[in-house]
Amino acid sequence: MTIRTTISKHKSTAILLASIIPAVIALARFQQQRKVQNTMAISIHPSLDGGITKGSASFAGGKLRCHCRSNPVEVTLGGNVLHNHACGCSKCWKPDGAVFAIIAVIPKDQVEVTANGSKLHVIDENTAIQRHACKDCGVHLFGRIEKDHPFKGLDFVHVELSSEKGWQEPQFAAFVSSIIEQGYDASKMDEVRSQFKSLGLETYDALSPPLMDAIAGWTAQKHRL
Ligand SMILES: N[C@@H](CCC(=O)N[C@@H](CS)C(=O)NCC(=O)O)C(=O)O
Ligand SMILES: [Zn+2]
Ligand SMILES: [Zn+2]
Repeated sequence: MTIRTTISKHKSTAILLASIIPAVIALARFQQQRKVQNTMAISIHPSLDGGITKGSASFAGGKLRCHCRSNPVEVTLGGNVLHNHACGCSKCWKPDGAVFAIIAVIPKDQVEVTANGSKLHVIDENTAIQRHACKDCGVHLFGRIEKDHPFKGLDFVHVELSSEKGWQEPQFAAFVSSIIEQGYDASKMDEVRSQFKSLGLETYDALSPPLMDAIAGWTAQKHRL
């Protein structure tokens, strides 16, 4: 190999590096920027912040447990849940730091308290949904409707209290504007709604249209009696 060909080889390597290095730097900057944008995203709820995990159609139910380290309250659900959704209302239980609750329904005959039920109490007797919470850790194990109501017969549960996988994934976001009543900055509502949209979830300021229709249909029928 002559000195000339060696120099020319080094030259072409230098030219190649000179063209690649700016591209590598640009890619690193882009990734860093994306990371910053991601960390700036609003934390809606721990089970939604990393994206949605789809449930399984064949899932047959499982156990919910409160947050107590010893003697947790245990509730066994005999099937998968329905209408799982994010709820921004002030009444539904949320884990620490979450802006929304994740709540679903299941027929009450598929709900059984299987351990430490003596730790449960109803947090507010005046609401339609009687929320049964653990006296020690405050977690809501199930909500039950005792009065005449369109959803009587369905219990309200939080599947994040289960370690099993396969529960129906959240389908929509309800009572979104209600987070403002709890002190959420109203100027950030567009961001909150866009974040749900980016997860593929519609947002509503009450329940979803099919559930609102079911409530209205029930009311219409009641008035006809
Ligand atoms: N803006 C109110 C809305 C409360 C509300 O109506 N929550 C809905 C969704 S969970 C409901 O059906 N509540 C009945 C109940 O709590 O018994 C709040 O945030 O407190
Ligand atoms: Zn507890
Ligand atoms: Zn709620």
